[in-house]
Amino acid sequence: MSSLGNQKDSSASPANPAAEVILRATGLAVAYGAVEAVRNLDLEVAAGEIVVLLGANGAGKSSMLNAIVGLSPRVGGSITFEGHDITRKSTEMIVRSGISLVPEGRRLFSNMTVRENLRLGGAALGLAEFEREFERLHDLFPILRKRADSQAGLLSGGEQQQVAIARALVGRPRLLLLDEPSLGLAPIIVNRVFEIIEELRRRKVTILLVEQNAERALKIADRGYVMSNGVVEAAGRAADLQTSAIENAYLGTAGA
Ligand SMILES: Nc1ncnc2c1ncn2[C@@H]1O[C@H](COP(=O)(O)OP(=O)(O)OP(=O)(O)O)[C@@H](O)[C@H]1O
Repeated sequence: MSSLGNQKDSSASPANPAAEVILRATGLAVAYGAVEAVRNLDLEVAAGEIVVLLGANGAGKSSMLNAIVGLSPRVGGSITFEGHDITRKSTEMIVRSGISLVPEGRRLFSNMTVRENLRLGGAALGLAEFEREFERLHDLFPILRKRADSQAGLLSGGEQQQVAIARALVGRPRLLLLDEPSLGLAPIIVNRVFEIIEELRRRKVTILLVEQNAERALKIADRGYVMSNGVVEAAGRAADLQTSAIENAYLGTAGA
């Protein structure tokens, strides 16, 4: 474990100590049968922060994000959101409580239109309220105006990613979970995705981001956690996270 590896260090606490911790995972464990994907994981996200979860393929990052919204099997530990225990709540209840996930690979309904996809994200809203929220997202995602009635499956990868993020935002979540939003996109489109994340930060959306592009992600994040083989190997402020700790985790040599 690196010198930054003790996640109970002050370095792993929210960058602004005055900010309220809204998400707290304690000793979280996720397993698929005999496969332990996440072990004894402690993680905090404070209001207004961007926190990034880094690590190689298979480190357990998606399992962690999915566990927060009840989509992967939590076998130990607890998760609280805004002080409420959500460990055993259904995904529907968790989403209604204010957490939205943009899953890896977008998962849009490709035969449905862009507007219909967003309507699903805002299913809890009345129609008039949905229309207001849909409009409100147009300045950040002009594609919504231009392609509202197009089939989502006909859009480019970058456009689909924007629709997926907009779908997660339409219900005005207080915590947004983003799973590898830049995956498979051309570099210029990746830039646009990171610009959107920066704009969301200015709008005070709290974000927990899983990203392969560590260098890029650490530039916009306040803090980071580096996972390897289901555990946190290093944690701290983004500016302090040592490249060596990250490189080790990606090469699978962390803790060696
Ligand atoms: N549905 C599943 N059934 C069985 N094992 C799974 C399942 N999903 C993930 N795993 C296993 O759990 C471990 C962690 O996978 P996870 O997808 O969470 O990692 P990751 O860090 O998000 O990697 P990637 O970047 O490839 O998505 C891996 O060993 C993976 O094979």
